[in-house]
Amino acid sequence: MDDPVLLTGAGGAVGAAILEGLEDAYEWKLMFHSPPAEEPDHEYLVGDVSSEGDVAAAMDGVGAVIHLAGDPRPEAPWDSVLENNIDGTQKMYEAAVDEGVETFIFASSNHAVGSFETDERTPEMYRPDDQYRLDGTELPRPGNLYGVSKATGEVLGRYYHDEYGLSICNIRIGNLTRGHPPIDYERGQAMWLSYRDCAHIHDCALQADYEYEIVYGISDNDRKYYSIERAKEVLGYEPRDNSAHFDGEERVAEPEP
Ligand SMILES: NC(=O)C1=CN([C@@H]2O[C@H](COP(=O)(O)OP(=O)(O)OC[C@H]3O[C@@H](n4cnc5c(N)ncnc54)[C@H](O)[C@@H]3O)[C@@H](O)[C@H]2O)C=CC1
Ligand SMILES: O=C1O[C@H](COP(=O)(O)O)[C@@H](O)[C@H](O)[C@H]1O
Repeated sequence: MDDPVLLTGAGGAVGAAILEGLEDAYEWKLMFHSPPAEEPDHEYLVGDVSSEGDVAAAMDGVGAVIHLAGDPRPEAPWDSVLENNIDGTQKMYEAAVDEGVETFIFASSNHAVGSFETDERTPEMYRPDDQYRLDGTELPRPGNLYGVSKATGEVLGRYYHDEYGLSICNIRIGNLTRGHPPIDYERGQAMWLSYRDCAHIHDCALQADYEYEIVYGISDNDRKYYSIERAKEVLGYEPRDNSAHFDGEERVAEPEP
């Protein structure tokens, strides 16, 4: 990837994981919602993804996009997800087409499929011996309006791929937590995504060849109910972490080399 990579939502948690892991791997163009506390080492701008002008300025000169900006709250109200997540993502896609961007990576979410976690399946589906798996071929089944906005982002990508030929990877991110998996939270341990695996899967999505993909972004957790086979096969994803290797905050086992 010779052209700069635009990273929206650069000031957030996922943005931090990506930049910590891939700081020197790409020429970054960062988009913040409000001025960063410290001067970044990369080109950056401050703007809102629901503003056409801000988005056009952000997209200028980039060859690929990692689009993270949005309201990440599972309980976010409709007005907010409509503006920040749905309208913002559509504006990002429109500007990407105008700029001739080749690769667009969209931060989708486990909440796009949250309603597969029925009373009948839980909590068993969060446990290592349970064989239930979602693999990305299932239809979305959101359990909240935030999840609806993420499913809509995936469908917007389908349209912009089919009409305009962008390579699009939707990463249904699980639960990103720094240092160790969530504690006393089986669901969160099943969908844990470590910081280094988060950076790695985004690196893979920037490097791989694909058309339109939906993959799950989780570490290689024993408890998983999301398959990571598609991410491995299409992106070359090789996660290094596993929530089963932790006892609370302590790492008690290393992954196989
Ligand atoms: N952290 C996680 O475990 C997961 C995150 N995601 C998705 O990943 C993305 C990033 O999430 P986090 O980093 O955790 O959230 P965050 O809240 O830490 O970062 C989001 C960033 O987007 C910015 N932003 C919000 N609305 C904006 C707008 N209208 N224009 C420009 N910037 C705007 C915020 O200022 C913030 O810096 C979100 O789209 C979220 O839905 C999905 C699944 C799990
Ligand atoms: O999409 C998201 O998912 C994670 C995990 O969901 P949770 O309901 O188990 O907390 C969430 O932490 C994050 O804020 C959200 O954007």
